[in-house]
Amino acid sequence: MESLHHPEAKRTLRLALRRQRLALSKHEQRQAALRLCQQLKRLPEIQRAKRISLYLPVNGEIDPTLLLPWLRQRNVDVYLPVLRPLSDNSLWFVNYHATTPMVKNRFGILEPDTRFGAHRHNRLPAWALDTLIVPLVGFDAEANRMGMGGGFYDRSLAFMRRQGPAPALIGVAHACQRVESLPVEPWDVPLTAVVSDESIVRAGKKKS
Ligand SMILES: Nc1nc2c(c(=O)[nH]1)N(C=O)[C@@H](CNc1ccc(C(=O)N[C@@H](CCC(=O)O)C(=O)O)cc1)CN2
Ligand SMILES: Nc1ncnc2c1ncn2[C@@H]1O[C@H](COP(=O)(O)OP(=O)(O)OP(=O)(O)O)[C@@H](O)[C@H]1O
Repeated sequence: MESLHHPEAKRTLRLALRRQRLALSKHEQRQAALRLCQQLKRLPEIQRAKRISLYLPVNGEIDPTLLLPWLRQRNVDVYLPVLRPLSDNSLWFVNYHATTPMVKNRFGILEPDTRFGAHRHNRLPAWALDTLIVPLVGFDAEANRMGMGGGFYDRSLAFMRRQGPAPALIGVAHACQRVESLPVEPWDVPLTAVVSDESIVRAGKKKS
């Protein structure tokens, strides 16, 4: 759909999808999160990961943190995205525990506090993870994604275009964030799959 490449059209679609997930009730959010976690636990990319990143949900995002007790039990190291200081607008991933000191970033999202260097040895670039759980604003039947529009994940995953380590990328979203088709931009890094509360969409495979 050529017209969706237009920045204005993209912005409009992003807004509409964000409104849609924000309109879900507390109960619907909870049900969706439970279903999402059931699906995630069945994925080989999640089952075999020893280092995995999640995110703390904001603005109606589907909640992947219900997975935490299960991951702890399996001794998986959990990481959260942190905006890199000095503003190259990419992310690194910092180890996250119950006792990790947290601080709000410039978007008001809580992230592990790296200011005093205490966690410096705990932070990794995306390529050092086995699996990333990636927040989405929209997705389509081919596992194309639309994010918040900051390009943070795309910039942090640009290494995927080259030879070398390639973590699994699992996008997650509410079923209501699925659209017919999304524009693919040159910098978009393809996901392995998108999991919602209702479906699993694998890249390169059309599935309802
Ligand atoms: N939960 C969560 N954490 C995440 C992301 C995410 O999408 N979800 N990110 C994925 O990239 C990174 C942060 N990226 C973001 C990109 C844009 C906006 C944004 O435009 N927010 C505003 C404006 C708020 C402001 O400027 O103060 C908005 O909601 O309108 C927020 C976060 C890292 N952490
Ligand atoms: N690898 C990259 N290098 C430089 N700029 C990039 C890169 N990837 C994305 N960008 C820039 O980021 C901006 C936002 O991209 P886009 O609208 O695709 O965001 P998004 O994928 O929805 O957001 P996010 O990745 O944060 O979830 C674009 O203007 C794009 O030029």
